[in-house]
Amino acid sequence: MADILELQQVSKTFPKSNFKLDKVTFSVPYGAILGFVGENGAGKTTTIGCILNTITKESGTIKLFGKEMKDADTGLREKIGVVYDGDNFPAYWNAKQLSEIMKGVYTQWDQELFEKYLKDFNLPAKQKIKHFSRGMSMKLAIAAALSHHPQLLILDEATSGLDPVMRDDILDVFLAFMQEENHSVLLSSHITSDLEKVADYITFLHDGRLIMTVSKNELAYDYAVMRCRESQFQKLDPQDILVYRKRDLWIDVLVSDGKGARRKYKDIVVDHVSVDEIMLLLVKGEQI
Ligand SMILES: Nc1ncnc2c1ncn2[C@@H]1O[C@H](COP(=O)(O)OP(=O)(O)OP(=O)(O)O)[C@@H](O)[C@H]1O
Repeated sequence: MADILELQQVSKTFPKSNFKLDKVTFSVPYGAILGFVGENGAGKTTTIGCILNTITKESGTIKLFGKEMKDADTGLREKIGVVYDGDNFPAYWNAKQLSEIMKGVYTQWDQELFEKYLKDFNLPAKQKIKHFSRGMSMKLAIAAALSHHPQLLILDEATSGLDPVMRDDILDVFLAFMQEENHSVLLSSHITSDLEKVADYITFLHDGRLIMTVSKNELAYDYAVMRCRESQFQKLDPQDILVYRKRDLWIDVLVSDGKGARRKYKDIVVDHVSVDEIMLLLVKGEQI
């Protein structure tokens, strides 16, 4: 089966901006959560805009459910639930009014399910959204996105600014969504601990370019960071070094085969590496 979402060589520039989204290629398989990380301004929101066709890409192809999406493809849009960071709906609406609008937009809108989410999330139906806390607004957006029975959820910073308890609740909702066969999630986030909890793959974007995609298993068992002294660093096989970063007396070296590195370099400490540390090494490190 083809992937649920597939980007091939997607590029985009903006007038009066030096930024370039540069031939971004990655895919989200059916049944997987893909975490999308990158520094501020790396191009995550731009990529999501290109996927949803709210931003016109310059080149490349994007396939959703095996098809390129055109403006008139409402059928495809119904299969996608979207949650943005920040204001998803007009502030003067309440949840009840929102559901009235959604009923008209989505043929698959499930009022019963929406009301269940309102109850589960403890959201008042008649309070104006402008009086909601940030957590309540995000939960409402997630409830609305899930209530038209999408197959693919696209979330741009949907858990940012939420406390750990609220984030955990929301991650549980995503995991429940994943219980259904062939559901997938694209989750852009700066909160890498959330991604480490739920993502099957993590895609790293840096300065408009896709650096790499790693699976959860590769992250746990393969990628690692060697803590070298200068003299040890000088003796490393350059082929083993993905990137390195000098820090005072130490040099951190990212490797893709931690077990191999432990065998090969017995006098060097080889640590597990977190998503945050990979990001730092990719953004601030150097290549041989
Ligand atoms: N409409 C636009 N016109 C000009 N430049 C834009 C426009 N939209 C985005 N950009 C630029 O594109 C770059 C990438 O922005 P984008 O919002 O995609 O990054 P991001 O990875 O989502 O960042 P963050 O994590 O801070 O949300 C930035 O330099 C931004 O200024």
